[in-house]
Amino acid sequence: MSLLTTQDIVRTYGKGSSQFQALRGVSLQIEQGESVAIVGKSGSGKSTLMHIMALLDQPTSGTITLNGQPTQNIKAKALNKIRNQTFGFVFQQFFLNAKDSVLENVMLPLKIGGVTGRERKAKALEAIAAVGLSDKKNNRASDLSGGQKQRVCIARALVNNPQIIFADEPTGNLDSNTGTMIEDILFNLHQKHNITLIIVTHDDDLAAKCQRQIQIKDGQIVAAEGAN
Ligand SMILES: Nc1ncnc2c1ncn2[C@@H]1O[C@H](COP(=O)(O)OP(=O)(O)OP(=O)(O)O)[C@@H](O)[C@H]1O
Repeated sequence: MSLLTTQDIVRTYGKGSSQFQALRGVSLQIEQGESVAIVGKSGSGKSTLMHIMALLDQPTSGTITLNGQPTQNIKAKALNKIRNQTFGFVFQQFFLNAKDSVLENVMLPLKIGGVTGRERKAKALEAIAAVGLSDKKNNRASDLSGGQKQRVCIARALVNNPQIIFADEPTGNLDSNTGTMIEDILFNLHQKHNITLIIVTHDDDLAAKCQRQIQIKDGQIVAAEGAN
């Protein structure tokens, strides 16, 4: 059983004459523990596909199956829970709560998941240590460098022990040395914890580090290369 399967995904934006098909029948399978890059030109549909795979957006037609379970009829509340427990997210723009501390930011998914105070703190501290930021745990998120902010995001993505980390241009806002450090952290976690990595990127070097590359052009898969 594949971890995540998409079958004939179509995503249409807009209505009438302004209608646009961003995805035009995308079928793919992701196995547990894989690292997969989604690549393609700007506007090809990469982010749209990632959002649909991560159950953040619904396709116009087609199905997504997660751990063998079809997802289209799952109610919003249950879907939130599944997303929170199964996925971690790392975005180019970080999306941290600037005024909150590193610890508070990393604890947030646990708070949403209903984990109690003491366990929340212990798990968050463990995730913060895993990205090498223990000495900054009480800093405000706004007072960190770009690389440190992205490490907080990775800790937040990691804290619920996810099956999949979705990363959308995770190094896009970072200089190349810092970007390489972030990539190393992501791939170490992938190897050590068997976390599936799905990375949307323009960066050929980052894509090449993934076991498989799925190339999207005009909303369709044009090439899938690599181990599978
Ligand atoms: N909310 C929306 N409404 C209308 N069109 C949209 C919307 N979101 C995306 N699109 C269009 O869908 C297409 C695919 O967008 P998407 O963001 O998935 O591309 P992408 O490959 O991730 O691009 P980039 O690399 O620039 O981020 C683009 O032509 C975009 O303009």
